[in-house]
Amino acid sequence: MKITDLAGPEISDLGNASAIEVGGISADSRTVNKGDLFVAVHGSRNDGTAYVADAIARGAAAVVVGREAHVEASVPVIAVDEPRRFLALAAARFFARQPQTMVAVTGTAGKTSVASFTRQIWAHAGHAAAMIGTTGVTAPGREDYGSLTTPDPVSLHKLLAELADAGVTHAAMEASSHGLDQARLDGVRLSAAAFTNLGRDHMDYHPTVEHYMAAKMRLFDTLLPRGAPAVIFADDEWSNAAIKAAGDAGLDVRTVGRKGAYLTLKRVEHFRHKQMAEVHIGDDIYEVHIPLAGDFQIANALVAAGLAMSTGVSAKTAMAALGHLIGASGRLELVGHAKNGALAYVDYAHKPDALENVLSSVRPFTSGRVIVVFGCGGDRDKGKRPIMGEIATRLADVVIVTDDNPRSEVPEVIRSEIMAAAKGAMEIGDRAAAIRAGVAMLSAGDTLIVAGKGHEEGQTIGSETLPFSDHAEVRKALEELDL
Ligand SMILES: CC(=O)N[C@H]1[C@@H](OP(=O)(O)OP(=O)(O)OC[C@H]2O[C@@H](n3ccc(=O)[nH]c3=O)[C@H](O)[C@@H]2O)O[C@H](CO)[C@@H](O)[C@@H]1O[C@H](C)C(=O)N[C@@H](C)C(=O)N[C@H](CCC(=O)O)C(=O)O
Ligand SMILES: Nc1ncnc2c1ncn2[C@@H]1O[C@H](COP(=O)(O)OP(=O)(O)OP(=O)(O)O)[C@@H](O)[C@H]1O
Ligand SMILES: N[C@H](CCC[C@H](N)C(=O)O)C(=O)O
Ligand SMILES: [Mg+2]
Repeated sequence: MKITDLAGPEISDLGNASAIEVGGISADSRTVNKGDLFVAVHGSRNDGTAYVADAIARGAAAVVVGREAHVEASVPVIAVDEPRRFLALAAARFFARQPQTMVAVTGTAGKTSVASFTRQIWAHAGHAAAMIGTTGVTAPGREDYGSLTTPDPVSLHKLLAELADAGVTHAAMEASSHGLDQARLDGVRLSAAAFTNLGRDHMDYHPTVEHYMAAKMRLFDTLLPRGAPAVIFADDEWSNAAIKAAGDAGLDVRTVGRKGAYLTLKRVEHFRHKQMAEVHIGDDIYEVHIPLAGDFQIANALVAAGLAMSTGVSAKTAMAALGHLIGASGRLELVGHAKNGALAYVDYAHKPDALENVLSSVRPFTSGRVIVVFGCGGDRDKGKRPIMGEIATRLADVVIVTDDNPRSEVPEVIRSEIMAAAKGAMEIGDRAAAIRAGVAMLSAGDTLIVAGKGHEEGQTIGSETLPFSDHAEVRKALEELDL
């Protein structure tokens, strides 16, 4: 493809580069092939301009840099205002195809669940539908394990083209705050978008909570075309701010939840593994039996229904589909139970609000004790550690603090930062041993929550990732302890 076509109308000063044919596009010099366009982006650790020479040595036909960069190169150099945005738009033009109908969901918690539920509702309505997010890619005949929540633009658009070629017409994706801030999805054509909630997370990356919220709001104020539907969960502390941002951006605001006007939640009845929600839509009343535990899943189901209805699914079909939802892997997932009936769940709560939600969600159907096993990731927001320690001790009866991807940090130090605010908690570093201890305690009426890793299949210690699964460890302990 010619650079002029890749750059699009917004870049006019291409100079001697315009006629160059590029065979590919990359922001990582290590993956540059002969004839590629290399885009140097400023990262959190490295400045891409430092790798221009490496990219050229590997055969880059031209390079794109930020305007402030001073780069001497033997191939044409194009200066742009925002290299990351350029990368996203150029990747979209290069791969050129995406599923016709795409939606994105942002929020601190619930993105994976909403993306998964939206895919399931579309599938129920007869569409060839996909989801892209933390758990990977799910599409008809395709199941890939994930790495990033929002993939980098080059992988993303390559994937979208593959999905479109495979006949996928509908795709729901997660928009992480990192992804939005780094313009990873700026080239995606969105039909609708959604916001779930805002809580504490990623304070290692965002200087303030306002910066974090502003990153999330890029989805509404920059990415979604004017007039497009913005589905907003109405019952969160940050809902009004999201409603205002979407309204100011000229979007068609559709609120869902107890305070919602588009989908109004009137009543909820909890059962052990399911719940009934009464939902009012216009003049119609639906009684929906959602086969999942946890209040938060009702919120996620309503946001997903809002997205599906905003992309052409009828209210009746969407509400019927909610009766068949399957939870995303590792999101308050019932993994097993002891012979005495005590329940063992795996959940992905790895931030304060999520932990608070999941522990309060199981309380109504737990007649005995709530037992929680959890830890905090290394090289991630340190401030959340004592907060999660406090929440766990306040809401659970037994707390076991363990390791969760210590990465480059010293595991004992991470645990001690949690323990500092977790009075009476037990500390068992080895995650398998911690899970086993939690399972061994299960008496009739108890509920065990193993939180933090959800669908993950590894434990990262240092730079090594060892195979590890909370699901497998829970099952193994139940079996070996013959409970
Ligand atoms: C903090 C962060 O978001 N990092 C992502 C970011 O890397 P970075 O900005 O740190 O990149 P960098 O290492 O400073 O390098 C700058 C540039 O130089 C390039 N480079 C570097 C070395 C070299 O030899 N040659 C070269 O060209 C790099 O490819 C990069 O383009 O851009 C990279 C390429 O897209 C990502 O792989 C990387 O994700 C890392 C692995 C990561 O862990 N990200 C997490 C924090 C993340 O993004 N999480 C979110 C949210 C999860 C949630 O919601 O909880 C997600 O969407 O997954
Ligand atoms: N709507 C919600 N409100 C509060 N907590 C929630 C909500 N949905 C999910 N959670 C909690 O957050 C955990 C992660 O859920 P999910 O994977 O759907 O969110 P996410 O936004 O994709 O998270 P991540 O950013 O880590 O990928 C769940 O296991 C549950 O503990
Ligand atoms: N996407 C999140 C996942 C965290 C999951 C938890 N198990 C941890 O390692 O902290 C992150 O990279 O911050
Ligand atoms: Mg996710």
